[in-house]
Amino acid sequence: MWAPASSPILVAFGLLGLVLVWQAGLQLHHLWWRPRRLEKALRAQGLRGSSYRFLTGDLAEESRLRKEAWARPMPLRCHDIVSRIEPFLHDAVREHGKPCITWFGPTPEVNVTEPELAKVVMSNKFGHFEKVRFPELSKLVAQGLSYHEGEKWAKHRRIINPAFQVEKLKLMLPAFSACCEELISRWLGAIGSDGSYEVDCWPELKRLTGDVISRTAFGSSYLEGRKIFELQGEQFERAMKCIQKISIPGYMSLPTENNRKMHQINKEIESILRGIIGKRMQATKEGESTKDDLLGILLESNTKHTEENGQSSQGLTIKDIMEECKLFYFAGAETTSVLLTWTMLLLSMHPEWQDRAREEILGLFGKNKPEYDGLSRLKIVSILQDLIDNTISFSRVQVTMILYEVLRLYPPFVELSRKTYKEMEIGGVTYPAGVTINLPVLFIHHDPEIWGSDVHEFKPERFSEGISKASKDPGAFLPFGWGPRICIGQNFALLEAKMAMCLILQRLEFELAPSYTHAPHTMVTLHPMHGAQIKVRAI
Ligand code: HEM
Repeated sequence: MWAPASSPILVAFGLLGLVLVWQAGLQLHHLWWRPRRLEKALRAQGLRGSSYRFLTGDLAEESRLRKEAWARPMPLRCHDIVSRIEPFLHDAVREHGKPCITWFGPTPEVNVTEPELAKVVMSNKFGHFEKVRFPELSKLVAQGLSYHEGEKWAKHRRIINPAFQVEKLKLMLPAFSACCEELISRWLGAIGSDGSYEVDCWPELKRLTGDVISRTAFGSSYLEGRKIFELQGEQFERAMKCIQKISIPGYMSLPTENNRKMHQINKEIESILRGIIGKRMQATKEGESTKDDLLGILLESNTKHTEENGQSSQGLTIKDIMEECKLFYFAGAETTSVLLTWTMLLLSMHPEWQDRAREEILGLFGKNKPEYDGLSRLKIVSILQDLIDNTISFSRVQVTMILYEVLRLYPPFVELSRKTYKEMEIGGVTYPAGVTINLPVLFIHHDPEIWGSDVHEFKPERFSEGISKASKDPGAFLPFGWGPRICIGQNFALLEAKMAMCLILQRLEFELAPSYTHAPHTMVTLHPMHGAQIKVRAI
């Protein structure tokens, strides 16, 4: 008598079975047939590389090689870091030639190491490529960072562009110098009876670059901005703890303690931002808004855009503006602190360049006291403005050359990537949809065929005639990317780095501390694995 009652159950089981078979089919397609099909299509056109290994691709081997390489420190002053940072790719390129195929799990990656081809890939606006920018990480850390594609990205970029124009950035010089002075005073105050202070400058410089964004983005709401930076730092640490697990579908929604805390932090960040933006919009209504910080300029540009187009939909929403503000910290603070950290380390390793840069700066600014009075302060700012203008036209200023050489040897992002979303041809190869094109910036920056046999040496003078003449290929210098999605903050970063180095070199000399171990590694950005310990002395 159980048969009629059980038939709905049987139907349910049948349906469940069908769903499971369908899901298994999808997975099999995603993890086996698709990668095999893509591999066949690429190999048929003469591309070589590693063969697909079920599920993990090259990830396990890559991680094993990296672990081995990172277990050993490098000799001091050795900048030949490619085989340490990307050991798997290094071996793959040697074995299979350029460009070669590797596997990020079930996704094939074609590593394009020729600058010309890399530029073709990056020049494409959004006709053929999706941008692959740590999507999992952004899900985790920022929960809503503006990593948009297509038209939405173009609209955001149109509106935030004015905030990064050189004319506007010049207004931010006092904020830059105030933050640098705070750092230098702290270091000077910590100098002990032996006349020196040993400091791990990386966390210090991270704080500096975070402070710079807080001041330049939020002006008088600077202290609230600082709180956002601290919260984002905690968010980032938590994200890094579970980065391996986030490929599990739905993992982010699980009520783990870490997930709950991250959600709470995100809410706190958004509530502070909403407060700052709300206050500012109110002030604008009352006619008292400031237009010399990033938020002010962004709001002004947003209003203008909305009015010009006569439709409010053309502007950004408060949520969009909040995302942009979060992105400034995420994209701007870590990267610039890494640039400054390597600059401090490289000038410690190569003191002759430290002396040359200091000589130049003292020649330009003299030995001004830390508390500049009005006049000398003006002088410093105006000379710095000349420096900036020169930077834009690639001047021969030593500090500029040094910063470029640091960015060449230790680019904060060692690779950039794009993904084809439809079939397309680059450099005579037809790529099917679903292939990642990896642009290994570090490889390009360390290629002896492009930069010469002294490629691994710290030689800022190679930039003495500007970027385009520094190598055989004028497009081989890519720390900020290229094309329409080039870093929006590159002038901001160079200006800030220049200001910081000028003020530091004026007042301090520095050398490597005995505890420093030369061990570059990557955790999103390229930075020193065991800190950046230096000894500073007052001049
Ligand atoms: C040394 C410092 C910096 C380096 C090396 C750097 C590098 C980069 C790179 C490589 C990209 C991606 C390009 C691509 O995928 O094609 C990028 C994008 C971006 N950067 Fe920077 N960056 C730095 C500083 C900054 C600063 C200070 C800010 C802002 C305050 C900033 C804001 C951005 C934004 C908003 C994007 C996204 C642009 C878009 O997709 O339209 N960056 N940066």
